[in-house]
Amino acid sequence: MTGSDGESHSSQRRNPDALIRRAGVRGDPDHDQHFLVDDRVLDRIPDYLPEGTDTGHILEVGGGPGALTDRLLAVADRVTVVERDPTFAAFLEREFHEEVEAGKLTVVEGDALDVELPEFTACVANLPYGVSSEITFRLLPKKRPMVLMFQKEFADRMVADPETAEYGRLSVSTQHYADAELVEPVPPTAFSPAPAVDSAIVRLTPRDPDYDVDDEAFFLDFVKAIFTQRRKTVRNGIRNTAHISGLADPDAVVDAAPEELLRKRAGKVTPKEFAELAALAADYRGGGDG
Ligand SMILES: C[S@@+](CC[C@H](N)C(=O)[O-])C[C@H]1O[C@@H](n2cnc3c(N)ncnc32)[C@H](O)[C@@H]1O
Repeated sequence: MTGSDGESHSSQRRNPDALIRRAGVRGDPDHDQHFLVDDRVLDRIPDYLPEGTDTGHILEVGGGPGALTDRLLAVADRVTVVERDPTFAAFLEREFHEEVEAGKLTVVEGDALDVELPEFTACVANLPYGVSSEITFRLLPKKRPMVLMFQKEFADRMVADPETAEYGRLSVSTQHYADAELVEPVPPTAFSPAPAVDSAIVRLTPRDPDYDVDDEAFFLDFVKAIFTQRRKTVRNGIRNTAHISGLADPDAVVDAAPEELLRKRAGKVTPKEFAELAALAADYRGGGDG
């Protein structure tokens, strides 16, 4: 089912344009509804899951008219799709009634930021871009393999390495949970209606980071604080952002930190170095006993 040949491709799966016609409603850009209509992209998406992924129960966020749902049903034992729009949730129930009756598909009508998520073994989705960050950071701590479509500019920042223009808080916080790879750029023409921006598919393979953090929430707040001052040295970043990181005694952190790190700007600090600094800083938190 790869279909990367480019020409004379004919998908064995449901036709995305026909699904939109049967749903009887077009995607509304004001509700993050840009539906994938390129069969070749749709057919490739499940193949991007890391090798050996348990496809026992795939979660999809934002099913729309179901073209991706259909591809996921072909590879998974079970699929749960969360869809906020009642019209599309009802359409998915109708269109896939056989799979729903067989217990293979569960349609949850609701907001992916609020609903109780089921236990899932992997997640594959063409995300609503307006809430892609919130949804992704709800999912990443679950440590499951994921293949997600994002706005390309956002994807570039997720996968960025230190010392690149795109490297920032989003890169460090994403890569804290998973290896992040941009596996395919996707042009606006692959969607209906076409979004104004380019898109990209990102593979997220969960793994432990190559550093230890005792307090994940503090580490992530500390990284966020330092990147608000990305043009400043880490020394000044620590001093200027105590209100964000919650440090009671930023000068004490500066005194304790290695000079070599203090002289760098945030964009050159690796995740491991951030963890080192956060471990030092954790001793000087507000209300702490350091
Ligand atoms: C970009 S479309 C993708 C639709 C379909 N999976 C596809 O690939 O063509 C995003 C879908 O997410 C739904 N959606 C938007 N915000 C949502 C939210 N907060 N929770 C769940 N679904 C949401 C939209 O109604 C829309 O169907």
